[in-house]
Amino acid sequence: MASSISGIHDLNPQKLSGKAGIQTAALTQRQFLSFPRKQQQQAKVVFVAGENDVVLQLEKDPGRLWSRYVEWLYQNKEVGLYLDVSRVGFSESFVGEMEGLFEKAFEDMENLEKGAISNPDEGRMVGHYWLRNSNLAPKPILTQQIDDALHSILAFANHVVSGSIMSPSGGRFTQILSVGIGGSALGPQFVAQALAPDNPPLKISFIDNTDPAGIDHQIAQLGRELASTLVIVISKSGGTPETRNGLLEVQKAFRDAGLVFAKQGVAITQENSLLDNTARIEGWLARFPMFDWVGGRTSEMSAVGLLPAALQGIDIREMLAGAAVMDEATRTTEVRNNPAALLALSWYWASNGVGSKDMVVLPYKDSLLLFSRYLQQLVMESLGKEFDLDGNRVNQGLTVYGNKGSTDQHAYIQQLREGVPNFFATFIEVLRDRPPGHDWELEPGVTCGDYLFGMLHGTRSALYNNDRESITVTIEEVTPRSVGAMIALYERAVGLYASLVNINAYHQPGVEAGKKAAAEVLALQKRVLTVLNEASCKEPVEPLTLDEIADRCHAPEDIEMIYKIIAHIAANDRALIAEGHCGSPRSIKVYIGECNVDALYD
Ligand SMILES: O=P(O)(O)OC[C@H]1O[C@](O)(CO)[C@@H](O)[C@@H]1O
Repeated sequence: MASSISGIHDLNPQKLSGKAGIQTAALTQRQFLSFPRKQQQQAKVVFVAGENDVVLQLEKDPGRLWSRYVEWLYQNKEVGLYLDVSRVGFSESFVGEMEGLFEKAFEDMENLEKGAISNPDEGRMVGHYWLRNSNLAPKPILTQQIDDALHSILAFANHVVSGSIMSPSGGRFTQILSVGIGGSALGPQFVAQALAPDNPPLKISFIDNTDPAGIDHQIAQLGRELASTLVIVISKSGGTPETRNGLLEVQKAFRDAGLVFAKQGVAITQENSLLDNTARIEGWLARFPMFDWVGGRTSEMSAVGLLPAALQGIDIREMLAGAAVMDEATRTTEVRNNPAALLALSWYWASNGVGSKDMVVLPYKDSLLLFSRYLQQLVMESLGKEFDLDGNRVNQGLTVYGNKGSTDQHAYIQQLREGVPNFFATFIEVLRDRPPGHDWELEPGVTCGDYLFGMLHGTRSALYNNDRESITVTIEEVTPRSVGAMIALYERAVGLYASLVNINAYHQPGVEAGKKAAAEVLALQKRVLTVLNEASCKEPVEPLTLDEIADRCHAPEDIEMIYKIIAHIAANDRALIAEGHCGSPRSIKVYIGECNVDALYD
């Protein structure tokens, strides 16, 4: 565990043998004190072995740091990606200690790719890697399904973009409205922002919540173009409430505008799900499959991500190719040569394998803004688990947040540099500033992009000089290939890390608790309305206190929730009337203006 340098003053001169690596030296107090003062200040105690021994990091020495940079730098020429972990302070001995765990992680990954039930709780295979190389799928039928799906995605997108599939009004489709949440939204949102051309054949917008005002806003923005909007409803399960609500709201907007939704609706979901059956029975324009063995958060290279991308004119074959190259590169069992393993190693080191530090993701490129949000689900839904695979309570996880640089330098980087040292950073650097031929010098010898570059490296150094570790992922350009590769890189890193800490990365039992509680709130609301309706239909009307409502609902323990339900309904111009002061709940008496609410709420 890292501690401050002031913690070594009582150490006796005694050398640790075999612990010194290039960046890490075993020293005695005397040896340490013989270093120049500046170096003493910069050094960090990273390991205290007993009360007499101490291992210090000396990586602030520029020569050693450069050696470390060169020694650990990973490059993938095929996708133009570099990974620098030199600013993470793991020692050689730590890498050695991790060997056994990595052997196991590589074995787990190999089995996963061969079709093992790697998601034991749900009894599922985990096959997102097959999506970019269908020959790896463990059964020919799966290879066939992947190839067929890709073929139909490309064909449909071509037809829509070329105008051979037209909107019912006779013109081309001009807009996509994507309805989905979580893994059924975050990948498409990230990729759209990263890769869609300035004037795509179809522009995309998203409904990714059950917020009525947010939905209204998206529909209002489409305006008359609703008639030329392709609505893609994405849900693996086909039963997610937020997505269902989004669909119902959009269908109502179509009815109000005199349009026939089915002629513009596309479903991406598992075969025979509620959504699939609805789309089939209602005769929607098209349906595309989501496979049981692809999880929502790793579904960007399935129809979920590929269809919207292709419709925006993004080269999806290149995305797949970039991911396939990275998949291959991350199959090697040599940690130093495997960028996903290097990430997992760095995460493990930085967070002590228990998520003790947060991962701050800072892409220095506006188009990659949503990468941190995308990674938030990929990492946190995968790694944030209460129990390990042996049933021990471990409360694992790795917190991810961040937006973009240099914007964030003017927001929270003050705290990162000087405040609580509870994080490590990941810089995403893009070498190409602009398409060729557009650059100019806004002051002699300096472009706008040089500033962005300077800001990134300045922040990286400033953090490091204050003992804040960082990883830097560099890509040459933001292209379908490099974006595909980055997605694949992080998918694999998460999978390997999950094995290192012995958890199931592919289920999400914790999400169910929130969904169940939400369903209970809605069930309670129905009971409250029934009770109020009965009282309000009496002659004369019988206004009820909160206690009386809770009592008649047989739910005295839920009185606070009943108060919130009533306050919410009353705030929304519904038939319910609450008299008294909302600030003093006991004063409230409630009744319903008209006693015909049964029909409305049953
Ligand atoms: O695609 P679906 O089934 O609508 O699920 C959406 C999201 O909801 C979650 O299941 C969490 O509730 C995510 O894992 C998933 O990506």
